[in-house]
Amino acid sequence: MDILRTENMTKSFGGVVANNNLSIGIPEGKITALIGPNGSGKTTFINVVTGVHPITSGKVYFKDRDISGLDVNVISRMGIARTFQKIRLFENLSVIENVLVARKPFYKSGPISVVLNTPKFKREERDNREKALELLKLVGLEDKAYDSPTGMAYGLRRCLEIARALALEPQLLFLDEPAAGMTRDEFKVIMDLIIILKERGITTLLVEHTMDFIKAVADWVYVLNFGQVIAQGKFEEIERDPLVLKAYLGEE
Ligand SMILES: Nc1ncnc2c1ncn2[C@@H]1O[C@H](COP(=O)(O)OP(=O)(O)OP(=O)(O)O)[C@@H](O)[C@H]1O
Repeated sequence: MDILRTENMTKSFGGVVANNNLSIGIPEGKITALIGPNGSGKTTFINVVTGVHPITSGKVYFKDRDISGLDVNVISRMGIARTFQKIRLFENLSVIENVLVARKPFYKSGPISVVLNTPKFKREERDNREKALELLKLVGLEDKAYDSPTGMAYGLRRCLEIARALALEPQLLFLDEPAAGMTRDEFKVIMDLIIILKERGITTLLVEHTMDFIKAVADWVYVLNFGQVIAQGKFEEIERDPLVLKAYLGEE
């Protein structure tokens, strides 16, 4: 079953059709990769389905519910989380606080409980801290929990961004170029993490340029060019596809 699917989804920016009539299904519990040359519409796909950009036409369904045009916060609360190509962290907060802030939608205590520091609020705080530490452990940042993210290695900052996305307890996770700028070792951490997430039942859509990474983790690959799907299949199938080779080589 597809956890998310788009039907003839189109997104235009003025005269630029960034996503052109896309009908894409993301199978539940699997790792799907979305690849394609620069400017082929991958990030736009994530931005439209997560509600960052309004859809121009077509539909987006999450677990068979039409979510096209819903607000970004509503969509994230439904169980869809994402990371950004450009890492977004709160530099004035510690690593663990960055994760705790992302758990805000789960806090049930009202402002009075917070001010009075009631037992209910204290319990909630403790539970959220435990959860945040568990996530930091998962991404290999447990021993940096009380450090500042500023100045941390790029790969570690990216791991923190993923922990922040996981703090939303998503069923579907969009990772936009998670391996960009990473060393080989850092990238191995992310690769292992994605596989652990799959074992935990989280569906991932991965936008990535590193082909070794895609080959190692993706169950299914969609290839975009000029906003359209030009091929789909297992990595071994699409890597030999003449249309894909042509798109990447930029031949006429
Ligand atoms: N906010 C925007 N305003 C105008 N045009 C945009 C906007 N976002 C994307 N585009 C255009 O839409 C097209 C697709 O861009 P998009 O960023 O989705 O591609 P991409 O495949 O993610 O590229 P890359 O691999 O370089 O990140 C490009 O022509 C881009 O210039």
